Amino acid sequence: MKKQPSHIDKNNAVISIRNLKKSFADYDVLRGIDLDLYQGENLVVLGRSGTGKSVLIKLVSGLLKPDEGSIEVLGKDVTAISDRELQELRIRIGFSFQNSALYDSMTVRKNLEFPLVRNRKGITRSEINTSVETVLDAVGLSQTINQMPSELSGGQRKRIGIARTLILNPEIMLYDEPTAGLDPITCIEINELINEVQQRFHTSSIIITHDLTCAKMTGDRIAMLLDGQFQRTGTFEEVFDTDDSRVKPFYDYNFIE
Ligand SMILES: Nc1ncnc2c1ncn2[C@@H]1O[C@H](COP(=O)(O)OP(=O)(O)OP(=O)(O)O)[C@@H](O)[C@H]1O
Repeated sequence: MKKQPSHIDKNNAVISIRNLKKSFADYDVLRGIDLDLYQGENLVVLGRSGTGKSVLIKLVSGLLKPDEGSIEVLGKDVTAISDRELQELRIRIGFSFQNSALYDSMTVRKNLEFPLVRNRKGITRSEINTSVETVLDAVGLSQTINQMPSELSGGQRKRIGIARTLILNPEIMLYDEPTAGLDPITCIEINELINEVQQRFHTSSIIITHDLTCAKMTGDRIAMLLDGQFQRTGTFEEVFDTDDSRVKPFYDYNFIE
């Protein structure tokens, strides 16, 4: 399915990163990163293993502190806010991480209810039911409501994980390797879901991947992390229209439809 036109507000950066630096011992992972994520945008961060993509996500979500630089998320400086403010901010961000596993002992319904009950004090039973039904419909899995996670395929579990994130109506989605470990057809379905989420929930997203089909299908803009900095940023075609020997192999060894 072709990606629908995105409604991006370039005057409104929901994430704004300036001169971000992070080292571990004597390894400089991020060496001065500048990046804006605009309202409504799907931004793909591409990079080889070990280039610092996960470190970047951890810095944005306040799980790591930078050595230098600033990170503003939804107008808050995450390097300077209190733990309580950080917690409140995190509720406005949906994390779709590889390890965001479902609770195996709970049905799909209970898995989806969990974040609501925990974070929305005073929510009524009928509001919970409506929210669960809405997100399950959004990920196309209404029929699984009473199933256990063990009865679902890998792709279905990934979808339910995304639904569980969507149930709190996040303004920003962070997808870490959304297609890792899935077969090619399921990968394409997840890419389509990422685009549907963007349209239906008006989210702004960072999608971390080294899957170029994912990058091409979902990204309004691609930022390529090389040697600790974003060396190339633009549309998919712009990023790969180069003879740069650090970029070309990345393209050549991926299968593009
Ligand atoms: N807490 C930490 N302490 C020490 N080194 C770390 C820590 N976290 C990350 N690193 C190092 O920083 C580098 C970047 O790691 P990161 O996990 O961000 O890579 P990545 O680009 O996400 O890779 P992959 O695609 O394989 O997930 C790696 O060399 C890693 O060993």
